Amino acid sequence: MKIQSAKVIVTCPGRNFVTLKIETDQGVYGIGDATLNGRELSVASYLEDHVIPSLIGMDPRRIEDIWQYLYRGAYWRRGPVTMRAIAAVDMALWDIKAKMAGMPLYQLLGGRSRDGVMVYGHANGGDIAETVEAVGFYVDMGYKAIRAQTGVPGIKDAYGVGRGKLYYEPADASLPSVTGWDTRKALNHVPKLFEELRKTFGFDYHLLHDGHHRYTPQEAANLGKMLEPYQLFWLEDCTPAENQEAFKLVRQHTVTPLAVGEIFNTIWDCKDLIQNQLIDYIRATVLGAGGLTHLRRIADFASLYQVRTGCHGATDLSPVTMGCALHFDTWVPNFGIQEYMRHTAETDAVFPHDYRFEAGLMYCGEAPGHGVDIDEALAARYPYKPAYLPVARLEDGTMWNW
Ligand SMILES: O=C(O)[C@@H](O)[C@H](O)[C@H](O)CO
Ligand SMILES: [Mg+2]
Repeated sequence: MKIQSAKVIVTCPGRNFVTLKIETDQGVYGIGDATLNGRELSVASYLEDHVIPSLIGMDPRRIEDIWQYLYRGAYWRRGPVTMRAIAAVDMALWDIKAKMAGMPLYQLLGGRSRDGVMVYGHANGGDIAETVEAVGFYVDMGYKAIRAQTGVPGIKDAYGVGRGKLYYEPADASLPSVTGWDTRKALNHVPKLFEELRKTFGFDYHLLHDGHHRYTPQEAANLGKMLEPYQLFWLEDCTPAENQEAFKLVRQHTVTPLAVGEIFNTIWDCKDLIQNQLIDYIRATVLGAGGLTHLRRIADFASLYQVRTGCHGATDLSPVTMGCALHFDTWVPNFGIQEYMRHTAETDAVFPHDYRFEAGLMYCGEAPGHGVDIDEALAARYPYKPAYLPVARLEDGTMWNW
């Protein structure tokens, strides 16, 4: 069996998505996600110019060997562009193997550990009242876990707090927009949101919060401590994690559970955090961290230290990643939670899939493979548009951590 051809499809049915399709000489094909928000075309080039030529003629069943070939063979290890390109190939190869076996992907990974996987949605608001309303909206839809973010008085256009929107709408722009930030104002305000949410909805729902890497370790420790009465499921990215040791300070001061890892590429980014038990949830995902082959290694390592998974699932990952993540979550023994931001109807149409949401849980399908395809004719109707995540600047113009 041989890889006969492979191609990259770039489409923008709401957000930009980069998709890899690998075709074999036996008519079976596999699909992988290669999207890197704001740097999409660099991964497309990495695949088209450097990876695809080396894949032609290889045996697609040798998933592990191809992973090692792309990772070690490049000489330049790690990094978001390289690891997303590898992830795309890996997803497509697992898709091919599962289709050939006539099995849904989770069966190949080791079979079912649970019926459905708990997901959390994003409730955003310009102020506390709006966020409370948005949380209510998710409660009504049946969610058991909700991430809550609110605008902060005095901070201009804080990130990710657009008025109770179900879908994230990126600005269509050739340059990133500028948002504001002020740590003191945020620290004074965020605990009030959770006080209000617990008063309104009680303690039967899981509440989560994302700090978007914006606090120093000392400030993050302070926030975690102030949030303790509200019993969060987790506080995410409370401080930048390039220096994994920084989490020791946070950990010493608060029992609020900590989650990190949506921007991690490999096990090396989370090794110290996991083995020193400085976090409770690892957010590495199939796309970000080199595919199922590598994510499985991270999860197994994490299980030794009681760290659970919490895969990234924002809408800048395509439904292909969501499909793979749901098969992974269905199998992985140390599952914690799965993020689920809803894609637009246009995106769902471009990527036909068999996963579904019901009563706060998601279910992967039983079709052979990972269950997500791409409608190439429809994809061609939505050409790439430059779009970026915003940057954050302080009132005096200083660039802030993102
Ligand atoms: O936890 C989240 O879903 C966010 O941090 C997003 O991943 C980020 O805005 C990039 O899309
Ligand atoms: Mg996040």
